[in-house]
Amino acid sequence: MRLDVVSIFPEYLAPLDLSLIGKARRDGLLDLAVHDLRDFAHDRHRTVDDTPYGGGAGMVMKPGPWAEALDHVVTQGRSRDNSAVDAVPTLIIPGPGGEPFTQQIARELADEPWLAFACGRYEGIDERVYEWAGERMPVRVLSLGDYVLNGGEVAVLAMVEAIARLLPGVIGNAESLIEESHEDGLLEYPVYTKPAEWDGRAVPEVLLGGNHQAIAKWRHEQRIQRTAARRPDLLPPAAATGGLAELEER
Ligand SMILES: CN1CCC[C@H](Cn2ccc3ccc(-c4n[nH]c(N)c4C#N)cc32)C1
Repeated sequence: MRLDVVSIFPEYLAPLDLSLIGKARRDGLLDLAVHDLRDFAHDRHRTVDDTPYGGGAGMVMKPGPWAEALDHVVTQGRSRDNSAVDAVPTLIIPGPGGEPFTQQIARELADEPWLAFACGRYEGIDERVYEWAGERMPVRVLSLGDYVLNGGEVAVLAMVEAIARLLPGVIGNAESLIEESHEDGLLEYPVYTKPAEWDGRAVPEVLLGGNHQAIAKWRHEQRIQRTAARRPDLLPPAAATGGLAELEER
């Protein structure tokens, strides 16, 4: 998968050099390029923002640098590995007003060959950039959650990790992707490791016995109970109002 990220804070994306994502890049599973938006602002101060038409607090990101930067991403990307002459990325623009980013969307985006991310700052990006980009490539405006950040970089870090970990070979043990929260509608089960007793607290006996069928049953029950307690909204209506028995039979 090819990934391009445009930001005025490219160093914010440095964590993508670390851990499993960094290894995936070194293994050639991910081809990531980070671009500084200010490289596409040509005045002496490399200005990327200006005051909002209609007044109001804060500054808005100018359309010109964004159009130049995204044009560069597409043009350079096509030459990066002899892509089709008309190849374009799916452009993800994080924003608090976007469609909620979910595991389902992460799975959809993990099937895309090329993603580009536009990290806004200030009060956001001039609306005409969304229109301009939408005429050239698929655009999705996605939100990390119902709270306000100062820019898109943190959202991109989270989205890239959620997407990249689904790619074959990125997570060493693909089994880790099964039964995890949000993968099949239930939260993950509790996990334990040595010592068997710590701080006067014992590991549940069933996990020490080696009866794999009993362990699987216990873990499934724990997932249902944990989901009912913390995220009843994820359960089918009947189960969310107490009817857990039917779910536990599954
Ligand atoms: C007061 N203003 C309101 C509009 C947004 C301004 C800050 N900002 C500028 C660009 C930008 C990109 C994403 C997010 C963001 N916030 N919360 C989320 N879940 C996001 C996501 N994805 C926030 C952003 C602050």
